[in-house]
Amino acid sequence: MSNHGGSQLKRRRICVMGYSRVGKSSLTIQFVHNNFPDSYEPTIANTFNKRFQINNNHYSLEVMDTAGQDEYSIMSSGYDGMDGYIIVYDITNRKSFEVCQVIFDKLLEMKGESSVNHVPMILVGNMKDLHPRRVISVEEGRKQATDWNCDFIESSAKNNENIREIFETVIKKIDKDLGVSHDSKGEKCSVM
Ligand SMILES: Nc1nc2c(ncn2[C@@H]2O[C@H](COP(=O)(O)OP(=O)(O)OP(=O)(O)O)[C@@H](O)[C@H]2O)c(=O)[nH]1
Repeated sequence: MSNHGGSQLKRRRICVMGYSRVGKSSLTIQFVHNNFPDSYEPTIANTFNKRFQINNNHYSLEVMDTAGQDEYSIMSSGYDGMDGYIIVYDITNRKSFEVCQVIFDKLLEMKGESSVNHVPMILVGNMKDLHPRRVISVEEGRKQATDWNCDFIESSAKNNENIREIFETVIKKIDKDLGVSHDSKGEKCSVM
C-alpha cells in the first residue's frame, strides 16, 4: 500500500475468466485503454496495470486477461492469488454460459471455500449490443448469479456499456470483505 495524494493506494488483482471469444480481452482493453480492438487474437494470458479511483479510494489494479477456458481446461494455479474474479459469457452463446458453471465450480475448489461469500466475483453477460441474437435472457443470467450469491451485469465491450461498472462492482465487493468503506466522504478504515 503506498500513498496517493494523501490517501492510500490499494493494490487489487482481478482475474477475467470465461469461454473463448466471449470478449474477455475486449472488455479488459476497453477498461484499461478505452478502446475496442478491431481484430481478434486468441489470448494466452495478459496482465494489464491501471490506476483507478472510486470516491476517495485510489487503486493500483492488476487485471489478468486469461486464455479462454472450457470444461476440460485445468485451472492455472496462477489464478489462485487473485483478489476478485470476473466470469464472462456471451449472451448469444449458450455453451459459453454453461462453461461459467464449470469455471465457478473449479474456482471454489481451487480457493478451498465452501461458500461463494468468500470469493469476490461477478457474472458478466457480454455482447449486450447483439441483443437480437441473444439466447440467454437477462433473467437467466441474473438467476445464475443469485444462485451463486454474486453480482450480475450485462455489458458491451464494443459500445463501452457497463465496463467501468463491472470493475467497480468487483472492487467494491473485495473492499467489503476487507472492511474498506465506500461512503462518498471517503474511507473510514483501510485494511489491506
Ligand atoms: N458485438 C460485439 N462483439 C464483441 C464484444 N466483445 C468482444 N467482441 C468480439 O468478439 C470477438 C472475441 O473477442 P475477444 O475479446 O478476443 O474474446 P476473448 O474472450 O478474449 O477470446 P479468447 O482470447 O480466445 O479467449 C472479437 O471479434 C471481438 O471484436 C461486444 O461487446 N460486442
